[in-house]
Amino acid sequence: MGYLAPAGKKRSSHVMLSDSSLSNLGDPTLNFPPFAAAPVPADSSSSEPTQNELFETDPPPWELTVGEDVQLASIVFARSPHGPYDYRIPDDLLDVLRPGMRVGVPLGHRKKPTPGWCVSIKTGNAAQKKLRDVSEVIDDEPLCDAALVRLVMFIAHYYQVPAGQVFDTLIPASVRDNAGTRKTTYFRPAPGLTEEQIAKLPSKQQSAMRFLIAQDRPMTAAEIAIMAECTEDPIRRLRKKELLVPEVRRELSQNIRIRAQANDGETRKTHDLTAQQENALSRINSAVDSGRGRTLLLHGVTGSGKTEVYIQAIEHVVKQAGSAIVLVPEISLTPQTRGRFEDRFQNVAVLHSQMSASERHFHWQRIRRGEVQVVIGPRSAVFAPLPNLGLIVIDEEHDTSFKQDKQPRYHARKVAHARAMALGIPLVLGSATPSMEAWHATQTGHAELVTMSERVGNRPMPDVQLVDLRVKEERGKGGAISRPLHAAVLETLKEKGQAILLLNRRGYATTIQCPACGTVCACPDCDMPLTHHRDGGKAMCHYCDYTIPTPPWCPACRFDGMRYGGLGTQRLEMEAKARFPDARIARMDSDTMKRAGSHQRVLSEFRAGEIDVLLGTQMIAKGLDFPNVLLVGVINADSALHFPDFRAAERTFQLVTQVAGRTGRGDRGGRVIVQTFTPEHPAIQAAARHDYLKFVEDEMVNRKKFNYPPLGSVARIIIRGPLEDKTESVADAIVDRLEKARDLLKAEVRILGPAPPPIVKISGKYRFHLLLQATEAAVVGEVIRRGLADFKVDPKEEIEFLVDIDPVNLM
Ligand SMILES: Nc1ncnc2c1ncn2[C@@H]1O[C@H](COP(=O)(O)OP(=O)(O)OP(=O)(O)O)[C@@H](O)[C@H]1O
Ligand SMILES: [Zn+2]
Repeated sequence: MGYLAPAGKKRSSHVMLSDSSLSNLGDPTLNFPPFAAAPVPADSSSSEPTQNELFETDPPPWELTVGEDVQLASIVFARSPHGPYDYRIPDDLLDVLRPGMRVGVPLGHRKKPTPGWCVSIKTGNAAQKKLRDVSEVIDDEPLCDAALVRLVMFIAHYYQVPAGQVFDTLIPASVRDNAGTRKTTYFRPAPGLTEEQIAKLPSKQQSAMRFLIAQDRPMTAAEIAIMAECTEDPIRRLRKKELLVPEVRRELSQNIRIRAQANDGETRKTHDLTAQQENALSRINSAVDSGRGRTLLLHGVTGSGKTEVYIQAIEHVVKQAGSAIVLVPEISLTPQTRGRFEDRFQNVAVLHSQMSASERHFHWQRIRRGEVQVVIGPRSAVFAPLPNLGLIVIDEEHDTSFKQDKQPRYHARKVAHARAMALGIPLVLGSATPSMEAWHATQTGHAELVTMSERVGNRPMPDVQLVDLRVKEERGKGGAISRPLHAAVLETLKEKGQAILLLNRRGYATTIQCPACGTVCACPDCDMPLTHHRDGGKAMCHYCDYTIPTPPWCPACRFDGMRYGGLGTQRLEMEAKARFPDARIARMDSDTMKRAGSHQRVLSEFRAGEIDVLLGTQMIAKGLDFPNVLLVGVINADSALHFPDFRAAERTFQLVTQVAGRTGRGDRGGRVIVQTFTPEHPAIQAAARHDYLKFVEDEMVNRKKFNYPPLGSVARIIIRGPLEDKTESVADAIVDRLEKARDLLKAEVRILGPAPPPIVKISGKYRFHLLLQATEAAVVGEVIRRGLADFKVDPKEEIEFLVDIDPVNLM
């Protein structure tokens, strides 16, 4: 395998193959001292001043009262320096400040208080340290309860990111900024106000006051003015005399729109569960009732009715006044998924990326007040502040979108696991194609396996036919659609069925090449070939969005007649339209789905039978449940197979199995045609036979050879900078430090690299990466923590390094 060759450098490496296995789901306990190891700011190359340097050296006056115990708050910051630093809590804030609130504190020589998060409060001796006071408390209520504060500290430690940044991820910006709300001042009559006092007031003031008293509720100045038919001036005067008591409330602005959520027209009913569903449900329910933190893997084949099981399990939780989180991949947050939950629960909050800041804030507040029973959303919904959380479900748990690809690079499964175990509630992972990590957990006692091997309604799994694209008679006369697939589409159309065609690449052509001199149009910033998009004749970089008009002639030799190679969904659409002129064809990929609501519209049309052939990228591969789909065609099953990534086979198996599962979901059966250049590949063979167990068995052997996850743990460090040689020498320096740390710790960790990753340049920055590997995640983590503890890069060189624990993307 060796996708990351040690780059021609001789590096000592301790390869360790051991039988002891490790659950990548991690340590179920969160019992570590919150600050045992202050997290290394993984992406900051600037130096961190120590607490002493940051503070003035003159002892503050109160320090002279030697030895007194005081209350101290530990504060962390999203920006460097990240803390935690201790501050004294002044007496007037003692009853106010709690962990999970934001504060303003003096930091260094900054004039204004710096905002930070309070993570803990403790009793300390103020005299020993030069401590300054918390200047202000920003929030009225903690934005995170104690359990969420602990979760933040866990994420900060495990993923090696500053806790302040984790808080900022956990609490959406819209909540921090109070989006869609405004402060309004209400007035009440001063307590103890007598009739005598009122009678002495000037008449305008008097009538204003009487109206307010008669209403018997706090009112704004504007309201009083309207009712008492006066200006606001008398009210101002009353306030000055302190006969009115102001009260500031934060309220939702009146005219923000909280959009109603539409479904796609599926007609719903509850179902009598199949025996396998019953069994799965009772296993989950008894986990809920056990009151312990447990992980269950629900391995249910496509169409086995997993959603119905989740719904009934959540109903069980809700009956006991609990609530639940359901995480789904962003693209399967379809109207259908929402609709199924919204129909069965009174209060569902659907969190998705197209929400406005005010909507996000509105839902967050509802959730925190306990008004919501079920939260559905993509990975960030794992942080939803439900007060009585009783169950977390991750649907399609194998999906890579559960890992965040920017700092903090957390995996929602890991975070959900930590949260569930800390609360003593079950975590249910559901998939037809479980990740190797989840599967391994069932084999090592970290998760309980629940299997649903059959589809509902005794429906058979669809037949899968492999088309060998190496054989000319099969392939047909050029184009993307082979002879057998062409015939099958025609047959499907004749039977008034629908077809889905999967091609996992958007655009028209994936290379633009000069046939005369061989030049390939590439992105100047990323060095990757540009993709030709027919709409508007654009050549685009899919890594950085660099876009130019597609050159009509070769930029190098001026030859007129650039060739378009490689196939994208736009070209497939053209071909399909030409071959099936009578069919109604729609394309679904991130180019056509840019506008809000387009996803829903296409899916409703497809459900209504107004579209015959739906083609697109992996967006159409997941979760869709349309009974009239009689045919699924996979245009090129190998597209992800030869990626330099140890998960390439797993991804291929998952994609083919998932898309194949979109058919045969009604009474009319269904079939699948998979076009491939390597029909003998074990992943494709296993997918064709719907044989997950065979796939994991084979794949586990491959992982074992190199101790790749889930048998071992991997971390990746990316170093990027504007100059190639400088960047590489920083990478070398990092490796040296890691090796020293490893030897010091006597840790058995393999360090590979530095090497240029498959994408050597992104947005004008050169990249190098290195991998660390060991059997235990904790060991890898500690080597990095130690190795990079005080590592600094000259800020002038603009070189960054970032740590990615349990990476899912190795490009
Ligand atoms: N007990 C049942 N009897 C009849 N139909 C059912 C039953 N349970 C679920 N269904 C229906 O079966 C279909 C498939 O269910 P669902 O979409 O939950 O499958 P799934 O396991 O999530 O599949 P996939 O992994 O392919 O998304 C749905 O239309 C659902 O309404
Ligand atoms: Zn680019």
